[in-house]
Amino acid sequence: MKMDQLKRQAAARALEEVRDGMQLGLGTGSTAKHFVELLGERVAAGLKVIGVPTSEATRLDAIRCGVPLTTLDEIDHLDITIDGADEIDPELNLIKGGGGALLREKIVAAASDRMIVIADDTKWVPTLGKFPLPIEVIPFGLGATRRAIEKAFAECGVSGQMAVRNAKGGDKDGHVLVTDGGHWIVDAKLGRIEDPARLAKALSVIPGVVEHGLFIGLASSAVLAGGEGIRVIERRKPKGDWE
Ligand SMILES: O=C(CO)[C@H](O)[C@H](O)COP(=O)(O)O
Repeated sequence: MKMDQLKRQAAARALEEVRDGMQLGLGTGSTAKHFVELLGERVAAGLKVIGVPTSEATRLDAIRCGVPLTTLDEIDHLDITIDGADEIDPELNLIKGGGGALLREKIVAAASDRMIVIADDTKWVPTLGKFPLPIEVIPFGLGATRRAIEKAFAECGVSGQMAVRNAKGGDKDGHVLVTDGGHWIVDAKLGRIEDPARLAKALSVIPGVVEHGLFIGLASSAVLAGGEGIRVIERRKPKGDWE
């Protein structure tokens, strides 16, 4: 089965969790886009929900699909966020940010009672780190921020090359990618992250780091679609418990 069909299957399974009246976080990426499209079909059939998009791209998709939108300033919580991931480990720790939306994705996931991660099963890994870790940074003082990141890596027993991400496609091709928040992204090729919670904490205290793509203790469940069917994996520890 084609990868894109698997992504759509995972999205369809997550949609079964959505009830009338829910306030939803809408993720970013090709898998989340399937979810928004399927949700739009249900809205057209009468389902009453409201969504908070995690990127400008998702905002435009939701408008195209007829999904009503709001903001985190207008509502006080979200019931479920449904989003993709670049890697998922057995503790349901994630690497996210391949699509450059990690900052809004993390704000929205943290404001949600539950986060359901949807993915094809190639995203399931025993240990995070093969996918380069996205770190959203302020362009000012980038040299100092990079040195601080390297120090944090060394303290956490990881190392690897870092590169500022370029935009792909269109007239921005080859230029530095600017995120929805006006920042840049540094991708770090670490290979293996033995202690993602420790690394997450070490990165979070660096002044020039706005956010990083390690999502620790945020995902409640993962819906993985593969050739053998769909697997739903529930997180064992309560949300926010990441010691
Ligand atoms: O974190 C993300 C965007 O910032 C995406 O969820 C992640 O990159 C997965 O994308 P896709 O569903 O296209 O594989």
